[in-house]
Amino acid sequence: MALTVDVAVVGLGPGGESVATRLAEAGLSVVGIEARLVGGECPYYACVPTKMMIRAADALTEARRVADLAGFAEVRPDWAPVAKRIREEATDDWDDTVAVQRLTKAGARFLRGRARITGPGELVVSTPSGEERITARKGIVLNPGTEPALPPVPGLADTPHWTNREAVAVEEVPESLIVLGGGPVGCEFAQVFARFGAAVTVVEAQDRLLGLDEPEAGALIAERFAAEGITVRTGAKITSASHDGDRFTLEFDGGDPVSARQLLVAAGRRTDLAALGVAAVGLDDTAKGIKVDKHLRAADGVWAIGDVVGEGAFTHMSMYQAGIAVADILGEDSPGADYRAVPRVTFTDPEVGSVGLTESAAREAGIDVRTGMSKVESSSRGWIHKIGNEGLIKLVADADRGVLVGATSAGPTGGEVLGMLTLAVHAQVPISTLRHMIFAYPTFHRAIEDALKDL
Ligand SMILES: Cc1cc2nc3c(=O)[nH]c(=O)nc-3n(C[C@H](O)[C@H](O)[C@H](O)COP(=O)(O)OP(=O)(O)OC[C@H]3O[C@@H](n4cnc5c(N)ncnc54)[C@H](O)[C@@H]3O)c2cc1C
Ligand SMILES: NC(=O)c1ccc[n+]([C@@H]2O[C@H](COP(=O)([O-])OP(=O)(O)OC[C@H]3O[C@@H](n4cnc5c(N)ncnc54)[C@H](O)[C@@H]3O)[C@@H](O)[C@H]2O)c1
Repeated sequence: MALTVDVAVVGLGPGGESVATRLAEAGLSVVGIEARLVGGECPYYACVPTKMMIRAADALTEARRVADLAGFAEVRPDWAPVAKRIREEATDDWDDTVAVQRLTKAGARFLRGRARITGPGELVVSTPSGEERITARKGIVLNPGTEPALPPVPGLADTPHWTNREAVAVEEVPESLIVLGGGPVGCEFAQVFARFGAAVTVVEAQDRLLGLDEPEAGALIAERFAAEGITVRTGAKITSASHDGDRFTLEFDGGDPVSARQLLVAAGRRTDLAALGVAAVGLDDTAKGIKVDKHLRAADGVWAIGDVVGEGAFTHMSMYQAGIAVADILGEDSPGADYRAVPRVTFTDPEVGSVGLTESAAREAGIDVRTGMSKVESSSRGWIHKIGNEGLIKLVADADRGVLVGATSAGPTGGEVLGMLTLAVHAQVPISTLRHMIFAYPTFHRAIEDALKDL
């Protein structure tokens, strides 16, 4: 079979789905190609189901805090409503019929299959009913996303471990769990399963959790994990992984082995650019990601968006880049991408939100850095909140320009408090202006005023 369209969109993650829909609505002939589920990782295996898990785990913890604040509450965790909600409300039992209908209703064609680029504007798609050749006159948009990466630990590939894809679909919480990787994925899952009763050990190669965030944020999460009974092993050098039919065991270069009933690998992500055939349009298929310009152009007639671009693996980034690529394809004026104020939130409790540069990244960039810090628990609202009030605000300022270039907001609703800091970094609001604004009493975001005073 052969098909000629204006634009072919390969991979329908959040960004790809948006590009295909918007270009079709603009009157272009578009085909969206997806090997798995329309919507990508986020709705079926990542953001949405994990945040439902977190909502449930947080509810348990709030109920446990009643003893410190409001009397007596007995909590008996039950995973069944969580599993049901993920299956029925979040993922439609991992069925994307509604998403496919939404796409085709917008006027796009849909092909289920795996696409490979064979030349400029040329693709081959392996579908269940055979190969389809596609010619895309205007170009190809690549949104292939990422797969869970497997670190090169001897024995690991042969074990029946979980990745995020299995972990969101579990029907029962294991009695014990090793989480390999202490980044956002590992930390979010570790706390959820621990709050539902699993004995959790997080094993992290770096010397701290949440290595891409400020060290103070990683330390805060490590403290909370310790208080909740989660074991954290940082600086871990795993030498082997095994499974004896009942338990998983990790061995280390230094330190005792760790064993548990289940193992979740949350050690980062990878993309297979060779399988995507990017070399056929002159791109490096051995690279970790696809290099693009500020309009998301990767080559003549090729755009790339989402995790594969390497500017932040977030749904909001994929959607942001989708908008820029659409504008470029439609020939609209657009300033292009600006990554100075990328917000990111890890939805642990406390939540860790950050935007822009960390202190060390700002120093590496040669900025004349000043920092300001405050503790959420020392603020009026933190003191009122009492149990569960730990958090911090850290501001990273460019002293020469008198603006914030980065900030961290960790604490209860830390991700929401981040909103105002994102605006400050994005709009380059002068610090003198921030210092003279009025902060409502007693809000969590008033801790920003304390950090500004410290700055
Ligand atoms: C556990 C977890 C939790 C997360 N939580 C959050 C969160 O709270 N907030 C947030 O912003 N981000 C979160 N993320 C990140 C977020 O899921 C991704 O950034 C988001 O899905 C955007 O990815 P994407 O658009 O690059 O593509 P993806 O969502 O990865 O989708 C790409 C699609 O392309 C398809 N594909 C790939 N190659 C081909 C091919 N050759 N042919 C056809 N189809 C192909 C794949 O099947 C896939 O469906 C989380 C990630 C994980 C793993
Ligand atoms: N709330 C959110 O926005 C959210 C939530 C989850 C994930 N995400 C995105 O998904 C992406 C993937 O997250 P992730 O946590 O899987 O990846 P990550 O790369 O951020 O963290 C993986 C961690 O695993 C560790 N690791 C790797 N190999 C190891 C080994 N052999 N032994 C011990 N530790 C090892 C790394 O040192 C790292 O700390 C992130 O880039 C993030 O942006 C976003």
